[in-house]
Amino acid sequence: MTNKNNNSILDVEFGRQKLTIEDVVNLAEGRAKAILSTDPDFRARIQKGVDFLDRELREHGHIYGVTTGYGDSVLRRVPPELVGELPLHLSRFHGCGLGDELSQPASRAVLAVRLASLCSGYSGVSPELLELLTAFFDHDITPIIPEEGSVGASGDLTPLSYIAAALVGERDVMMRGERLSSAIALEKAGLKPLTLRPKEALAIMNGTSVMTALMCQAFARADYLCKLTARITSLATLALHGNPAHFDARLFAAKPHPGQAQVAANIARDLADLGATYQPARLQDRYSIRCAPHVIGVLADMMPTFRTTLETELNSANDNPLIDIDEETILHGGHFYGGHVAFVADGMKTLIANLADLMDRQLALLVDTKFNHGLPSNLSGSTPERASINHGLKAVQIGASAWTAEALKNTMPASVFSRSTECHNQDKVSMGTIAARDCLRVLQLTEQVASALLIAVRQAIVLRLHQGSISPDQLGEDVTGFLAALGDDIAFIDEDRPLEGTLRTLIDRIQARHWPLYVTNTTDGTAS
Ligand SMILES: N[C@@H](Cc1ccc(O)cc1)C(=O)O
Repeated sequence: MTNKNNNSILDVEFGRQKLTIEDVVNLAEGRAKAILSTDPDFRARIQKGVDFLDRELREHGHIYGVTTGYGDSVLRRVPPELVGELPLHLSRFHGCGLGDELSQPASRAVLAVRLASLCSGYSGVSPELLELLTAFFDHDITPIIPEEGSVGASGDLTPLSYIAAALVGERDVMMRGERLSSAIALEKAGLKPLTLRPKEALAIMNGTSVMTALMCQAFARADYLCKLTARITSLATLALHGNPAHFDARLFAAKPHPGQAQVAANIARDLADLGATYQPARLQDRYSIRCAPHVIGVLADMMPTFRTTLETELNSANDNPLIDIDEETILHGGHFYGGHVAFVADGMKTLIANLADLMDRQLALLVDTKFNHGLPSNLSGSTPERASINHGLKAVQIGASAWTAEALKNTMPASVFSRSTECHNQDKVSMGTIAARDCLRVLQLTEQVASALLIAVRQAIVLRLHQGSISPDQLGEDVTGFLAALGDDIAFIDEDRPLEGTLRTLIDRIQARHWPLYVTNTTDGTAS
């Protein structure tokens, strides 16, 4: 649904079409502008929800979360003179988030995902609320949201309460890089704080938008890491004098998982220039090379399913109760339950950690003279006279093992750790937000492992070129271009030096999806 506007910034129009993961990521990263649809049908639908709720309240006077307490307090009746104060109480008593604060891009992603859900027209919120949320994007206002305290059913109540608070001018926000009280930020932007109507705090908070937003960001990182691990495997194969026949299309036609076959095809293309006279060191390479498509391919094959599930959640009404304006009824259910997102997060983190493990094994082969077929110990590029004091990538490899171990440890599924809570009203919950946070942590650790590998494979191939055991014309155009780009950030290691700065630069590059990788998307088969 993203369109280019005149300034070639992307427009994401809420209320007209379905959002994609890319829309959320573009908004999060400041590459897109949020627009609230002016389509009269959409506006009429939203207004109808508000009018219906008002009428219900006037005529029947009894609506869950409007004239009752919340959750297990449903049996408590709220008298008419206190109904107006109830929403503010909901946002305030949930102001108990702890832990690190979400980054500004993550907070923007949460805003986008909640806005998408509210625009589905089932929440009974006012057009003014949707307009103020949209205006947050225009004025670069992001609520400060602590990331801990959600059980992921009843949605992300506590973290989302920080959006409700920001809309009414309470708690803190970031505005153009400055931390301000929300009241001051709104004033500076010329915006009026919202007075929450009945049900509006519940509508903002009662949903899966934090976990879904985090998983949209995770999806983009996983997609890139999937391709990067394939490219790293190609370079490791070249460096180890591996056998390109392991990636033969005929093999993969015989076990035709499409994502796996695409990964193999990409690696095969990277190795296509080795030439007919090339002699691999072994007939069959160790599994971290030979089975790389089978490891990376599981992620590649699952990504389309992850996308479908996340985009369904993203475009859903994940609130309670839902206002059905066509039938003029109130539907009571449990759509704030984040089970689908929880499972995507738990599944994705396992597959990503497997990439860390694969790369860690490749690095172990590269640095070890027992396995690397003629490369120097720890890939040090020192002269023979100075080899006794040079240790090359020894510590980087130890670091990669530590990051891998931590990534693997974080694969414990969160979705099976349901706790009965809230006086046993929320007696089965998804833990989706914890799963999503784990997934992001595993991604971070795996990106760290990938950055170590990038140093190693580049160093190893430069050493091979120096040795003359591989020639530039055997590398092919894409690989040569990629190695040249790496050379901008990674200097050849002849004498030992601290590599933290290089590792950090490479992690930034990975997270910015800096290098174009493969024309065909390995994860959904579409051109990227
Ligand atoms: N999610 C609950 C509402 C709720 C809101 C806040 C709470 O603290 C607890 C429960 C429901 O829709 O049934």
